[in-house]
Amino acid sequence: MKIAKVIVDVPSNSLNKAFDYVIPGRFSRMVEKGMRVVVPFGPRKIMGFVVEITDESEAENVKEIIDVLDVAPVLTEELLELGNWLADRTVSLTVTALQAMLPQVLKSKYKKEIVRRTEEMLPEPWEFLFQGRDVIPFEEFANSPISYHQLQKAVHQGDVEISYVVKSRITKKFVTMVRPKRDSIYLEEALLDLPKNAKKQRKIIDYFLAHPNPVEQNLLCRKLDTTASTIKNLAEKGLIETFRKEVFRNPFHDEDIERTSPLPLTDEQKNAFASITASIENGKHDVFLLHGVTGSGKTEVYLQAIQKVIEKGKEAIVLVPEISLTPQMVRRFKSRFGKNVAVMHSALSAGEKYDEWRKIQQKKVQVVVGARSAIFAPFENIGIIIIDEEHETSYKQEDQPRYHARDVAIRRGKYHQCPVVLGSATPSLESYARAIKGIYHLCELTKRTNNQPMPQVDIVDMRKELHAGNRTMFSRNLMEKLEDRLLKGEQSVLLLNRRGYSTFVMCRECGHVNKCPHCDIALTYHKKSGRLKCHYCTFEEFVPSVCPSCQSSLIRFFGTGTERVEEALTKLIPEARVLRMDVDTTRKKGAHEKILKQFGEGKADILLGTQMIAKGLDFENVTLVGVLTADSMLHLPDFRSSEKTFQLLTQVSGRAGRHERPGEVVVQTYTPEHYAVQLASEYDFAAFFQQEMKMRKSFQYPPYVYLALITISCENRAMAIQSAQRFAQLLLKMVNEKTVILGPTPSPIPKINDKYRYQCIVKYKYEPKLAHFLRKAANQFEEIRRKYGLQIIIDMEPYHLM
Ligand SMILES: Nc1ncnc2c1ncn2[C@@H]1O[C@H](COP(=O)(O)OP(=O)(O)OP(=O)(O)O)[C@@H](O)[C@H]1O
Ligand SMILES: [Zn+2]
Ligand SMILES: [Zn+2]
Repeated sequence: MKIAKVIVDVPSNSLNKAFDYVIPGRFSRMVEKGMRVVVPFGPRKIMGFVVEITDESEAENVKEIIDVLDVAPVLTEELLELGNWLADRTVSLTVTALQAMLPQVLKSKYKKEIVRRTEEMLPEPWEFLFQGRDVIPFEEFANSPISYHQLQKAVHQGDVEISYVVKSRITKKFVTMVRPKRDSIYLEEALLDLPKNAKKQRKIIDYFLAHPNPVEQNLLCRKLDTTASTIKNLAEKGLIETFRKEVFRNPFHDEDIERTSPLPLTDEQKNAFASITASIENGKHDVFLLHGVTGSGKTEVYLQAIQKVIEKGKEAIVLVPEISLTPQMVRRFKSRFGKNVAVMHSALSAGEKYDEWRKIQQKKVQVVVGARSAIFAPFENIGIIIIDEEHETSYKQEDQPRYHARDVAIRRGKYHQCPVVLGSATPSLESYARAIKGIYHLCELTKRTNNQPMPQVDIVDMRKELHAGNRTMFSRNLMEKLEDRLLKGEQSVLLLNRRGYSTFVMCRECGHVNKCPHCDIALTYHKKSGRLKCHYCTFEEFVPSVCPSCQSSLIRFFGTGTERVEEALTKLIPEARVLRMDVDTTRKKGAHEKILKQFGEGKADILLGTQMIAKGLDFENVTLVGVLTADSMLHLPDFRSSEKTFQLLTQVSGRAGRHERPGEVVVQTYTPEHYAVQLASEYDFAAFFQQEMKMRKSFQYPPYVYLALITISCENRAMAIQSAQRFAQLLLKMVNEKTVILGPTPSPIPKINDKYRYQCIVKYKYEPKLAHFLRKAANQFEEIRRKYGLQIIIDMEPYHLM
């Protein structure tokens, strides 16, 4: 008897282990490790992953597998093992970790149903509900007058049963193909037998005599100006036949991408390339930090290293941040490696993502370029892993499992004995510190490939502008330069950093700010609806006409949105053609691409946008970059705010002067003396690193220590506080004496969705079993969780202390 050990999809800490199931005879040859199966679990049918197959089981009453969902494993041995590691490290459920590695369509979806269990007459309302059927969708019950209590009773008496049907969401796309059924001699004869007036049928036979390969039916119809029914006629005569073929969707329209060849490398590039290649050749796991100024040709180094890997018959994973996964970036990889590239990012539909994933699984490609989750690409012979813009916080997943792609990359790099390359113009302090210590190999690219100097940065003190009587959001310096570019026919990029900003409503008389009654954060004004909305829950209200606190009618909107900047800009320079790129204008699929394409084609003079324009853009005609408010990020309650400001200013400055003409940058700020602003304007990463490390040391922040954030939330406030206190006490007993536990304190957002939130922060230098301790402590609260809906969120090395 064969037994499968299955990790089941139930969201419970106490069930976070593999369960035994018998593999029934009819499935005996089908079930393999890494496949998804459907198994009975209590009264339910649920999805699970087979993680092991053995010959015996110690459990009693072992049930049988009901169904097998895959024909080939969806998770490799390596990924199964990685899932365990990931779950341990992030304190999450194994099943959650395994699901994180798969495309959306392969994640289970259940249909909840109510099944009739007895032939006997049921109470009236039930009979009315079933209306002669044996199974009804759960929603029908929910909309009926039968109460939940009655349902419980009926289940208890064995009258009905609740079942969960796993719905497989796999959608494959098929096309109809046509091919000749007989050889050409036969076809030629048949041609003679066809009636004279069967012109269309003749055309088709002629076509296949010239091109005997299968062709897509639609294409054939278009080419020969014929129809499906003509094809059907010929098929009935036995001359040709149609068949269905599975196709991969091609959302990139990449048939027309021109191929590029490797560029001769600069000396600096050569050095970096040589070190990385040595590691590839020797099959050695090294981590490289490729620190190169913007425009120094990091991407070219990646491309040539990947070329080496492909030549060795191995595979490459390239991670780029979601927002820089622009068509420009994708194009650079496709134009070098053609169809050998799969692309994975969130703008693709679920079906498209699944297709790209299968190209990897079926070994149809050797390169994947994608956002964070592409790190789980099911390659089995990886030769290099590259993380571009390694400092980007989007590499950390903010949801279970809360992993960092960099850690996963290094883990996989060790397994495959291949190099991991971290690239950035502004490395994270964590990575740079490791490079300086010699844990990573540091490769530096200090010059731009065009040998142009870095763009000159002017810092403008906006306080002085105000004193000089300029009340607009554009300094005189910036206006002059914008107008100058307009005259010369050159382009400008304007960054409005909205992170930390919102359009909120404040009373000028008493300073009252309208806040969400459920979440305790300022409501955001939405111009279109004229309403105030909460960004954490669904609460919204009309803008009050008088202040709720002092009855004054002097209510004002604060903060600046891109829309208002655009309005102001077009008033000041009416002749400028402005393109706006922010969450509002890019919501539609493909909108992002369209705006960039328009800008690239010179259809606008100014591109105005949020963070999403700061990265990866490479436009020949851009010679001016303006930053409207450098400060907005500087004053966030976050120990990384200086680092983030430095990174953003450096990145956006790097968009100017990337080609022949030199670039200029204007940075507007209310705190021109701040070291992050100053040093970014001098492109002095090393000095910034020194200064910032001093701060981190004196306040004991990463990378000098590690952090773990525990957030405990509950509708019952007392229960939340008590639990947080108890959690801290439990933990304190387990950790070593050097480890510090801060809190519990109310979270920076003390209430979300009517749940009170408290947090503890663990600061530690060496605590190898911390994840285990945290899980152990959290497990003590299972009962309170069930009774009061208490929630405990554990975030190892968090990016947001919210
Ligand atoms: N060896 C080379 N010779 C000539 N041109 C090069 C070379 N390497 C790269 N380039 C070109 O220089 C420009 C900048 O290179 P690339 O985009 O690779 O830099 P990067 O460091 O990745 O930039 P960023 O970090 O700013 O996105 C590109 O237009 C690229 O085609
Ligand atoms: Zn007021
Ligand atoms: Zn709210």
